[in-house]
Amino acid sequence: MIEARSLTKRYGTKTAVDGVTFTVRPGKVTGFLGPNGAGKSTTMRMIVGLDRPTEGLVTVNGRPYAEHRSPLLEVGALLDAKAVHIGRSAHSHLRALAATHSIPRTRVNEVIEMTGLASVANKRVGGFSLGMGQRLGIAAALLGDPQTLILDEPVNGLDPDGVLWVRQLARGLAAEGKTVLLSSHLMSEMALTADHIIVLGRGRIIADAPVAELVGSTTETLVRVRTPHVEHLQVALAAQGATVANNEPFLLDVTGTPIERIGELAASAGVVLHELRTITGSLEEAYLSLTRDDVEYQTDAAVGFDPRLIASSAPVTRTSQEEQR
Ligand SMILES: Nc1ncnc2c1ncn2[C@@H]1O[C@H](COP(=O)(O)OP(=O)(O)OP(=O)(O)O)[C@@H](O)[C@H]1O
Repeated sequence: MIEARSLTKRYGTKTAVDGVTFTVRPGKVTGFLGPNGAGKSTTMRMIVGLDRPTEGLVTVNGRPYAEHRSPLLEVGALLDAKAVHIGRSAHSHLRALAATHSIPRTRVNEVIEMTGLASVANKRVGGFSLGMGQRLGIAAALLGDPQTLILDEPVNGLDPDGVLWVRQLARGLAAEGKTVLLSSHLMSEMALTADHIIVLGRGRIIADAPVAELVGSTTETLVRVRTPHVEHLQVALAAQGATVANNEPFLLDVTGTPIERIGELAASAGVVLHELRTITGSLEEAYLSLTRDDVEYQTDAAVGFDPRLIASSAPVTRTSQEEQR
């Protein structure tokens, strides 16, 4: 469990983290989101004692990190995968870390196997690809089999197999009852991995909720109807007070009427349906809507556009996001 209370970090006149209070609970994957510069890394660094809070307090498993006698057994962190002696092999890097906590050699071999590094374990870390470096960072975080894991951008540089592996790893650790805090800018991946989301914007918490709640409260849910009798159904729906958009031939997007009612209306009006389904918003839409006013480093191209356009760099259709649902 991670508990932050009024946690604040100022660098000179810059307030990187501004009085945040949150709890990261065991048995769940908690996604830590926010635009560039929002304060995620600074918060994570304070959790593991690499930065000292200007004000406030953060504890891991009930104590500040520095007060744990064997911190690697309490919390494993991947913060900067490049922070490794490049002349060492993966194996010797992990052995050296293990030695500081009397972690047995068998555990070193175990995490090397778990992270898929067995074939390169004796190679110099300096020659590692970005993805291999990430795997080594994750191996180091897992070494002490800690109750709490903090992974900053763990899928950065990983191939699709690696991304899937991190997802399964994070879910598996949470299923074992561990506390998992994970940051990523990949919203579709976060939607598949996290149970709970904390969003930071300009150093403050702008959302702290289960994924479904966050998406449900921030985005619109609509019912998509495909029918060869668009006009007929549109009239029937309008008579019920539904809001109906007809953006494509044979297709209606309906809000304000439950899906069951639409099916019943179609049946009683003798309207044939080729499709009837609920479309819920995505985590990406929810995130972009929440952080719209908190993006510090925005490109000119992004100003004034629909966030969905910025996210996909493509014309605004819901189709690409729907496919992920
Ligand atoms: N050592 C430092 N000295 C001065 N300012 C810093 C320092 N570290 C971070 N900052 C500033 O604090 C703010 C928060 O940075 P931080 O790296 O925590 O953001 P982040 O949410 O992790 O961003 P990103 O998604 O880009 O990694 C930024 O404005 C950053 O420039």
